[in-house]
Amino acid sequence: MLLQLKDLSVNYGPKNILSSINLEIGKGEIVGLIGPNGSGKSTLMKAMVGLIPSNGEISYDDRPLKNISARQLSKHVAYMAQERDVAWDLSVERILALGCEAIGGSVRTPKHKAELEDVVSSLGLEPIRKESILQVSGGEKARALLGRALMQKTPLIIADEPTAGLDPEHQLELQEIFQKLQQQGTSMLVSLHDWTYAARLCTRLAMLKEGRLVAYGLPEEVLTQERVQDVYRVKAHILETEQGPVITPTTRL
Ligand SMILES: Nc1ncnc2c1ncn2[C@@H]1O[C@H](COP(=O)(O)OP(=O)(O)OP(=O)(O)O)[C@@H](O)[C@H]1O
Repeated sequence: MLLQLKDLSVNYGPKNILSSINLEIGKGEIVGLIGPNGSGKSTLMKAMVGLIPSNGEISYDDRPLKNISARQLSKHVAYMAQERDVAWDLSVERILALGCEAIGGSVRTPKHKAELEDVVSSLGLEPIRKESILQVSGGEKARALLGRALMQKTPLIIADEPTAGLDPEHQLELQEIFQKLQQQGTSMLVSLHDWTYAARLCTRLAMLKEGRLVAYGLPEEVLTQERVQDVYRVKAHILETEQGPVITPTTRL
């Protein structure tokens, strides 16, 4: 298994945030992490990459996280945080180069330079590649930070709300990028709030409610009317179409 969690729990001080999470992510999967605000999605992702302490087991390729150095970990997993408050006055291009440097590479070498050009082109960053990250728009910054994660060329990418702030065209572009990565064997764990997007993009969905994993399975098994009502406290309209389901919240309960 690329990533395995056994009985994971996280506390912030006396507050229990996550309890008894068991989860496995295999090769070539796109797992969507869904759940209401405050259900623990970001906390789970941070614990997975060792940014916050946790109890239980986290292992990458059957190796416990605690035995993996920071440099080694950056070759297993790339993480894109929800927080986009970057403080560095660096060009978009330099931000991408940081992803390569995290794994000990340099964009001065032809191989990594070609990878950088590929990421710039697939994320549509060409017009802003020389701009400071501090001066680009919110959606452009999100794409640049995702680009940095892609530059690590890891078998697993963990992205916390990568579609937040993206316009419809760039959301669809991102869906295509993720699906292309999946075809190349990369796995992704992506937190999302848009059910329709999640159901169309993901091979499996993991649903959190108040720090517990209440469902993990195929999108149509997880995003049912009953579960949406129980977990999100809203009614939904679920419509099957040729492009996949359209799932819209309609009424608060
Ligand atoms: N640094 C912190 N100290 C104390 N509590 C925290 C901290 N960070 C998060 N929490 C709490 O942990 C819980 C889960 O937060 P988390 O950010 O993981 O939720 P989320 O599912 O990602 O939410 P959202 O959809 O709003 O991004 C919340 O109750 C939050 O208040």
